[in-house]
Amino acid sequence: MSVDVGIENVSHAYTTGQQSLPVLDKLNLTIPAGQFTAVVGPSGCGKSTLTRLASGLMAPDSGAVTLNEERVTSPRSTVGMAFQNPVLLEWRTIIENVVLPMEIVKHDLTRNQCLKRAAKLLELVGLADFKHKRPSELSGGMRQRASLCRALVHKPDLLILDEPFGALDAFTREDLWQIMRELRGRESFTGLLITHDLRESVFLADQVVVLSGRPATCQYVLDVTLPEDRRIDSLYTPEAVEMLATLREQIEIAQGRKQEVAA
Ligand SMILES: Nc1ncnc2c1ncn2[C@@H]1O[C@H](COP(=O)(O)OP(=O)(O)OP(=O)(O)O)[C@@H](O)[C@H]1O
Repeated sequence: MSVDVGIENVSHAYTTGQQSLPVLDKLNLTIPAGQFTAVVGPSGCGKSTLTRLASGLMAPDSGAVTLNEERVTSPRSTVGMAFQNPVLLEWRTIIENVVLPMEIVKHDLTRNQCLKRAAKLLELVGLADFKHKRPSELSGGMRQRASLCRALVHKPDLLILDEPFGALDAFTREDLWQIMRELRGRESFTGLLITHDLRESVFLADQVVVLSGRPATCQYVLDVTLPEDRRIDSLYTPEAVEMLATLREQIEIAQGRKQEVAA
């Protein structure tokens, strides 16, 4: 089941020796259950830090991260994560890689049921014929598809994607966007996507949050008004082009390259 995610007045700094680097500054953000939020912002503003806080891997200096209004105080097994580098274990086949979280989190399924679930996900992403291959026998895009299956196999209530498609070529990336939307239609999770790609943010998300430069705060929130059954073509509609232009302008403001014009 998906969860409501709350980032409430969160501030965080990294301390190295005597030096403190403030990264997030009273950040507020809510993701309603089942919705997908993309976070964009200047390089180094604190996006990956936000994912570490949302997953419970790190605690904020102040403020709170909540899931269904419950404060997150430690790493949670009901989170699924996928990163730019899929990091699959070469000594395991693809299906054995996908099933790995089921060996770590608590559940009441048999090994066979776990393998069935993994095989079903691999089928959904078009990897049915590759489940017994080793990671090195797959292309980068295929490995990333497998890593998405691994992130979803234990039915996480929150899926965190940190630039998962960043290293792929443009066409493979667009294929994966489409696969991601199909997975979203079939599985029940709340999504948090970190990306540098504005088209990706608009295609995958229900809302796009633009963070300011470091220490980051929430600078702008865009509600994506494209239809649910969007296709890549949907990104070329006047509506989408206008959203992308708005996001681009907001990023330039966040980077300090452009001044905000008072309304
Ligand atoms: N473990 C750490 N210790 C100290 N400083 C860190 C640590 N992790 C990140 N930082 C610093 O915190 C800042 C924010 O890093 P973070 O990775 O969250 O940014 P980001 O927005 O994801 O960056 P990018 O868009 O370039 O991937 C950076 O200046 C980074 O150098």
